Amino acid sequence: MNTSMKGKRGLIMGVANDRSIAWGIARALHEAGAELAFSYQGEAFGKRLEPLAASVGSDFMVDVDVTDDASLDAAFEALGARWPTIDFVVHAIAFSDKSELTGRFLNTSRANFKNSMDISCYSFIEVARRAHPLMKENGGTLLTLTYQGSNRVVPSYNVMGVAKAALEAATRYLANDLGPDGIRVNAISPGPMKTLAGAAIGGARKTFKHTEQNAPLRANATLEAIGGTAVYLASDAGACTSGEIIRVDGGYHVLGMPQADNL
Ligand SMILES: NC(=O)c1ccc[n+]([C@@H]2O[C@H](COP(=O)([O-])OP(=O)(O)OC[C@H]3O[C@@H](n4cnc5c(N)ncnc54)[C@H](O)[C@@H]3O)[C@@H](O)[C@H]2O)c1
Repeated sequence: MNTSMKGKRGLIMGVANDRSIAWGIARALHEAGAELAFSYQGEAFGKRLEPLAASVGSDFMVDVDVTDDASLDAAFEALGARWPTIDFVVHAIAFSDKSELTGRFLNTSRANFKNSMDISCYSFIEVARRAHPLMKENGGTLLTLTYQGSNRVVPSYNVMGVAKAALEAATRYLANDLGPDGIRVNAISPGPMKTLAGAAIGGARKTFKHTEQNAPLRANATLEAIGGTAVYLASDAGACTSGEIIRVDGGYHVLGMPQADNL
């Protein structure tokens, strides 16, 4: 099985700090030999990213707000100017107003619905369209991050569940559109992680503890395990996998009810 990423290069979007899922993926891709570029959202995140990027040998950072087409255009122009082709893009970006990540889904506002869908789902399509010209010669991999709140009700996940369901459907449609050019499109679905975005969801601590106590492996996901899955998907080892949602959740998704000890 060839999991080497030597000679492959690509863009990591969504590192906010060293707990970010995107950072776990970046580290694993770097260890496998990949060359990395990073995008960050605004100056403050840029400052935090700089030493992290340097630690994996990268000085290639671009400021991208995915709701701003011009910043996306500029980022992919810069990418194309530096590298004529790329092999992967990791899209680890999501947002919803924190005030709606608690309480009843019924109260979702139109404004937050639109914004959550735009940032957490539509942006992946915008990214894929811009990555396509840089990948179509040699093929490549597009990766996004989802969560099982897409197909099961997870209290407080609310509008993010709808956005993730749309993102998973977009993953399948993009996989079909881009497959003829050798571009694979997949999503990783980790269990709950202690990140900035994760902490915004109501009851995050309880959810973390609950999955740790009940998942078949009695463990939550780790950045290393998510990173390893990303390496599999981005490397030649994953050559025939596309349109897939791969769970990295200690097996939690197979449960019909909590473990007997925890009832
Ligand atoms: N933390 C979890 O429990 C968990 C579980 C499953 C899936 N995920 C998903 O993983 C992905 C990464 O999240 P994370 O948990 O690592 O949290 P994180 O807070 O570290 O990363 C979220 C990133 O999204 C970026 N972002 C938000 N709005 C943006 C915008 N308009 N333009 C550009 N970037 C923007 C932030 O800057 C940040 O870097 C998200 O898609 C999230 O839904 C998280």
